[in-house]
Amino acid sequence: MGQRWISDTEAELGLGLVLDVADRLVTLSFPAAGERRTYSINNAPITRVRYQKGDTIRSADGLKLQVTRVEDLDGILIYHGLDNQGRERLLEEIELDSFVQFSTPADRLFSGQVDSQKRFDLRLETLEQVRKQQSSPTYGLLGARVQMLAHQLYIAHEVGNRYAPRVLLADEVGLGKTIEAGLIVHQQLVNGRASRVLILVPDSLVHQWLVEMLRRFNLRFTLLTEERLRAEPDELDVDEAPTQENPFESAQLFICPLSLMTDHPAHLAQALACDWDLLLVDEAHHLTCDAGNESDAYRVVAALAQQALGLLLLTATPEQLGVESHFARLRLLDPDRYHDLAAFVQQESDYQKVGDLLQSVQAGEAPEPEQLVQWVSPELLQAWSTAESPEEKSEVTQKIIDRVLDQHGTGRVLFRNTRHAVEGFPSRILHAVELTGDVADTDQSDWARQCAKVHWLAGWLKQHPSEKVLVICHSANTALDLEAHLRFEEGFAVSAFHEGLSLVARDRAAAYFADQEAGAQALICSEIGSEGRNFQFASHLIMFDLPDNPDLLEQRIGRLDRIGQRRDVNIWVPFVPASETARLLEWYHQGLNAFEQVCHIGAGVYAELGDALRSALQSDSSGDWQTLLEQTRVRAGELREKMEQGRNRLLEMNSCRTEKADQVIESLIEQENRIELEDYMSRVFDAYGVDQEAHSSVSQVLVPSDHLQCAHFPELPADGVTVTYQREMALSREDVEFLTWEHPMVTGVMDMIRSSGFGNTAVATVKLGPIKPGTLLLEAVFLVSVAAPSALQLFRYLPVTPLRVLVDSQGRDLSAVLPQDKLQPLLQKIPRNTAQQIAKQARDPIALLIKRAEQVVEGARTGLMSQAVSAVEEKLGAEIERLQALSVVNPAIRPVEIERLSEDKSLLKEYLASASLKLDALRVILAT
Ligand SMILES: Nc1ncnc2c1ncn2[C@@H]1O[C@H](COP(=O)(O)OP(=O)(O)OP(=O)(O)O)[C@@H](O)[C@H]1O
Repeated sequence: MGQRWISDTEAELGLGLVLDVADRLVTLSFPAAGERRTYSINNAPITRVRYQKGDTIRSADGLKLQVTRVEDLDGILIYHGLDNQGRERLLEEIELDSFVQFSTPADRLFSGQVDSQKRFDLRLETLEQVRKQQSSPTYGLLGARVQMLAHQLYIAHEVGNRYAPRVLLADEVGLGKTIEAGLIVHQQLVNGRASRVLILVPDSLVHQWLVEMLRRFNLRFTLLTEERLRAEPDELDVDEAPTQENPFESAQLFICPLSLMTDHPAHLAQALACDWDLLLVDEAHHLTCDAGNESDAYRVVAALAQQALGLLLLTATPEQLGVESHFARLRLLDPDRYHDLAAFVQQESDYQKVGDLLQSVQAGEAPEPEQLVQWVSPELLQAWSTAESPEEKSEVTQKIIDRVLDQHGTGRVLFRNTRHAVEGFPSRILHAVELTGDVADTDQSDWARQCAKVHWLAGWLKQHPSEKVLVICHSANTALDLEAHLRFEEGFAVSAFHEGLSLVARDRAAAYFADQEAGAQALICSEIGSEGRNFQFASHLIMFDLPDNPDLLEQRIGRLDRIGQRRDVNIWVPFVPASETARLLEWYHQGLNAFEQVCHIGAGVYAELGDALRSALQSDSSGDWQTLLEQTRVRAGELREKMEQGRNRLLEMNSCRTEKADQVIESLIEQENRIELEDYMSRVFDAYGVDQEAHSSVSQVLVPSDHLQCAHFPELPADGVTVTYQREMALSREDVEFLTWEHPMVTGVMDMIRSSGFGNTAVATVKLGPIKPGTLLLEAVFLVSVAAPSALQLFRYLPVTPLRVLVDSQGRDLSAVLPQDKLQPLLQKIPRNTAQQIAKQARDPIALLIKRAEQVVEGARTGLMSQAVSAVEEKLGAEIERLQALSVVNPAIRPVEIERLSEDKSLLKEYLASASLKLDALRVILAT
């Protein structure tokens, strides 16, 4: 007891003190870290600290001594030495300062902490893997538990790499805007572009978002709702709010219901008092601005959007409620660019011509040079007409299309994928069910008992006992009455889902519906209750009544017609002949074809004919009705044609450029490399004492063993976790962790290895003809270290790059003659205490070899640094030039982006100039 030892695996604990030795166990206290560890004596990963003559040591009281002699008194070391004034002093080891770090390789080696060859190699491999990941063009996109879908990955890659992206994600319902947004956020967080993120969603979606972010992206958001904050001082004065404790300062990533901001100015003030790198607003069509009247939601988001650097707005129906609101939302993204509504409308109509033009280029028709000259250089046009082979032609065609798209206004700001472009979606089938009997007025009490629609619904449930069905009605009251009737009077397993339920109750209802075995057969939703929800496990939708506008109709169908829907979507609409519902059904179906096809033109037609529709629904004249129906058909046809030809195509093309998307997927597949990951992690688990057991052919159970070599293994709960490396398995089993190179367990353990002394020293012997026995060699690995802010993303130009050198005692540089892959198989292990002896006895020659290695590595460092500087010049320079050129013709390029890139470029060069070398690991090799 009283001896000083250090942990081999947790050097950061500082100097340990033996407290107790009993029953083959040893207990150490680590005063610097305030921790205690008990190890089994047989395999304790600890090393005795024994300073040598010449070392400088320090006591806990701050006394510094240069050691002149070491005495061993009954197992306790007494250090004799000289203090600052040259006086002789004594220091017992128990008095040594515990705040001592032995994590540098030389310190560890000389204090006898010699690692195994395996650990040394694992450390080098870790560095290499980090380099590979950081150099991948898709760094940050790999870790999500999602299918690799081209249209999503294209957008994520395009936007996630930008500085402070400000975009409107407007894919059609159910195409995965949440996934796209999650990928962008994940990428921005992983690559250091963002660290503080605020997500605002409708009240009903907060839990779904929270779960989606965790389950799909391993991102732990903090949920702030009114209920949660009620525990905080309630009546905050708006002016005082920022000075009080601000809940938005307590973490980095937040999800809040938008109502928290609209209903509580104090909380808005708190949010405004913080910096945000990214603000994300889901279901952004609620942010309306009509005839200059901004809704509360709009005002709130406008204020936050000014504060936040990046802004992602998500909506499936961007033009719902008219072009003015659409334009106003674009203005949130870029106020400088979108200030003139009339000019915007004019520009939109010009897109039609551009769309036509691109369509003909794509079809291989020779474009008229004068048509394209404003977009494309004469050289490119020339190349188009002289291209001979089909490959050459298609390459030039793609270039022309890319050039035009690059310069197209909204293309950089707005992304909209459609089902038409994405493919693989099921069909939608309308079942219009003619009822006999009367439909009761839902305002009457007890209406459900007398209503023909309810009778039909009950019959449907009876006939389809094994089908899950989503029933949507307009109001929450109707949903509630219906639920009560079906449940209590008819005995069906149904549940209601509406805005009147608390969020937890809504999630519970959704989960009850989703439960395949014992769940509800029907979920009865009100209109807004189901917005954004994922119910694609059901393939039947009953519209108990019809919504009053086409966007709501699309939202309803979108609950089922989503990615992951495997069957055709059946839409049931019960109606009584000659009723208002019958007419509305006719209008949607015959007029707009809004049930069986995604209806892009619905909002447009409704904006023009909505008033006429409302009065025709009331009118007794069938002539009026037929006229309106015909008008609707004609207008729908015109708008459809107009959209088909122009803007739609342009946006579609820009929302997923196939060639680039394919490159992203290729890069991801290469980056994923799951066999290598599995092999690497399996060795890491062995090294740290994590037990691995097969769970299935593609999954394993990981459990911390009794000999776990660290206090906390990242993301490993005490009772273990099941993991898979296979994406398909991860998609079908959400309870299983999906390990990728970007999973926090993997990145966490890599960080742990890199930031600790794990494997940074080794001693081996080698038999090599040309090298005389007794010769000492040193294999040293250096890293270039630059302390730069993470937002600069220095790793893109200078990824973690191990620089390895091999020198011998004659000062020769053998790095190239004996590269690592050649040397490694020749090395022989030696017992640990022999290794410790060698390290101690050869301390002076090793120190000289380290100096020599530092000289030798200088050459490699210079090369690496000039590579990094040219990478900055090339990549950023090219990007700046591209944006500058484009900004002349495309006003959607924000000047701030270009300014920021230029600033980054000079800052990066400054930081690179201050780079220094750090010795990361060393292996001493003795020729025998
Ligand atoms: N790449 C993917 N891999 C696996 N599942 C996906 C993928 N993309 C989307 N999904 C699933 O498809 C459904 C629709 O996705 P999401 O909710 O992101 O769509 P959305 O466009 O936001 O829908 P809405 O317009 O209704 O808000 C969700 O259940 C989502 O989990």
